Amino acid sequence: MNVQTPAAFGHVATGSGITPGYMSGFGNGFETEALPGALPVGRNSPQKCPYGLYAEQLSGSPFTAPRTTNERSWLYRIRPTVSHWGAFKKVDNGLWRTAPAHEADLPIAPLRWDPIEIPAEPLSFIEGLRTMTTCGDAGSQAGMGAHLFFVTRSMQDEYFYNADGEMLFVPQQGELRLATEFGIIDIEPGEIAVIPRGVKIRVELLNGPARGYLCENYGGAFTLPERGPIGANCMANQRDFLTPVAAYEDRDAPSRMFVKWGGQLWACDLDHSPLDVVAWHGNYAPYKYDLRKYSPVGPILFDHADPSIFTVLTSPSETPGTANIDFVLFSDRWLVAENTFRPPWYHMNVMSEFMGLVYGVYDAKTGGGFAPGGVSLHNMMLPHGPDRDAFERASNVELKPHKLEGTLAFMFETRFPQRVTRFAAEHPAFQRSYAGYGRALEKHFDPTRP
Ligand SMILES: O=C(O)Cc1cc(O)ccc1O
Ligand SMILES: [Fe+2]
Repeated sequence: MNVQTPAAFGHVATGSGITPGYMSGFGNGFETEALPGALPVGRNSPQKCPYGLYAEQLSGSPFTAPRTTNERSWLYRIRPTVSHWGAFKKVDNGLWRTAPAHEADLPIAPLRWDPIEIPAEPLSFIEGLRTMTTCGDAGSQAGMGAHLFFVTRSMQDEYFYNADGEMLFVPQQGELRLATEFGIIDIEPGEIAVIPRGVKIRVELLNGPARGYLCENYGGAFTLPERGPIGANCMANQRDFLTPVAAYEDRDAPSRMFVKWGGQLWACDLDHSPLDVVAWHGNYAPYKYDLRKYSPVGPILFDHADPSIFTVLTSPSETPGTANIDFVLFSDRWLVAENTFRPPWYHMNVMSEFMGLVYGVYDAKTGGGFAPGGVSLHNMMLPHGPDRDAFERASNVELKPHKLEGTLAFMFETRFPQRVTRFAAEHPAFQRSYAGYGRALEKHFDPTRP
């Protein structure tokens, strides 16, 4: 395969392969070329593009979106995407579900799953995807799918793009290479990557097998939350987001192109790699982010703030402050609040909370049962909070400054109630007894002791 990655343009070829190069910033107007002079100067559509390339625009927002949300890129490619197009045939969706998907009862209960073992059989990213919950309606561009992915083999001469949503990868085990039209992204546990709607990828296993969480966002593209009075710094900083430099493949070989479109997987044959973008510019592009670079802000005297202070990325809806999805992080931080019950409070929420754990222990669930690779679902207006162990500890512990260390939990919080899939409802990893964890909480009330 002819992968063009000259060191001068951001990639370093090593003995064992390629070290990806990245550009820093969030939502920038980037420009990058894998061959000198491949980017047209001063215009998007010259009569003839350098090197005989085709110019193609990829629009992530309506043409007329306000400037702050207007997203598009210009790709200079060996063949335009329309030439990848053949007769598409329906492909079995496997265990990938798209909202609306009403295939199991929606229990009125807190739900939780043990980590699901990585299957031994060869599974590409597409074959190994298992949907846990869906909400909203992909056709209305609202809501999300929350999935687990299991990758035990690299895609080979197989490519994929998702027309139904952008994809937020949260790896939990193993390392992946996301070879994209825009360049190469490598991710490991502790990092995330976002592949915008319509961007072609090939998912490879760098160090496997791999397992992780995937949020398929049908709604507004993920962006940084407002910081309000927090000011210009802390939380997720723009400079820590990394977008790949251009890297292209000039490869003619029998290949397959998969597309998820309208909740259905489709595939067609093609005779070359569609990752053939030699240069590109614009602000619609994939990116990665190291969650360990997140600078949490929290209460430094007393009380426990709303988890929205830990928002990494938000997918806005048409209603200000009501997210289609918030991606929220619970990572290493100091707890210093005085005379305070420090873990999450008991609560009921109009939003719906899908949680995962990359590593460590989550401070609301110290009694076991929420393990790395596991999932919990606290749906709209259903009560939840610390388990008995976490409550008793946090109520009695001496309140010295205490550092939560070696922990990385996250939440996909959405305005829509989430429906579980049949796969999730019937899987042996489903914890039937979790729904009753609240009953173990003791009565401490004593009217004689204020
Ligand atoms: O329920 C959860 O564990 C997530 C969560 C954490 C927190 O600190 C406050 C509210 C909340 O929903
Ligand atoms: Fe919660």
